Amino acid sequence: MQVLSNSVKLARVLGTRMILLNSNNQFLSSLTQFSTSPLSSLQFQLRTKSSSGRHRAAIATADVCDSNAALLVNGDLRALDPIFKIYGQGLAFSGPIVTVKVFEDNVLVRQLLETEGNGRVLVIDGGGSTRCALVGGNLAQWAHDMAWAGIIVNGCIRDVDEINACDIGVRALGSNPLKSNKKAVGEKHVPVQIAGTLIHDGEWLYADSDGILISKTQLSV
Ligand SMILES: O=C([O-])CC(=O)C(=O)O
Ligand SMILES: [Mg+2]
Repeated sequence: MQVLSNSVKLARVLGTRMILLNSNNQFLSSLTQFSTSPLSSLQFQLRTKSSSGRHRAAIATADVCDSNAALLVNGDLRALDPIFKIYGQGLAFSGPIVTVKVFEDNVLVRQLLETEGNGRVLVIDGGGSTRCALVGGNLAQWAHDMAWAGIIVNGCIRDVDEINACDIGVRALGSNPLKSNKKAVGEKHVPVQIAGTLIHDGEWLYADSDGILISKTQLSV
């Protein structure tokens, strides 16, 4: 970790990105390098600003795995199968999980994203259906504005360009321009089985460019 000033530290370089932390190791912003010359705070362009309450992963999933081998063995820490594509500006995020189980219907998803996120991550089990989109640009913007840390979709999204411009972390199986049903069928806060892993409401999720981890408890490295 590199100290840039009394109050700002450079926490981690993710390809051409880095994360700035304050003196309490809390997320300040992520920055994108616009020069190929060696690292300098002046060579990074301010890219995003966090909303209060949103957690961003300042710890890498690989480091979490290396530091918590026993939890991997006993199943309290699990890695999702690598079936998700990365969308949105939030390349790394973490937070307590809220689950919702739906099938080709996104009314419950909208209901949840219109409530305060407080840095939580919405895990949507769409049954793996790729026949329509459960999240689009409007819902992603709601999620951002309501301070959700990220959205995992076991299903599809749409409005990909809008979502990629939004400061929110989104993972999904792919995209489909078709909208979903609006019948409000589904269940909130139930256990869901996604990407080979059983996930419970209230567990913790850590996502970055390497993958997605589910943990029974909040972790550090
Ligand atoms: O309306 C929907 O079903 C999803 C959508 O396009 C959006 O959130 O913008
Ligand atoms: Mg839309």
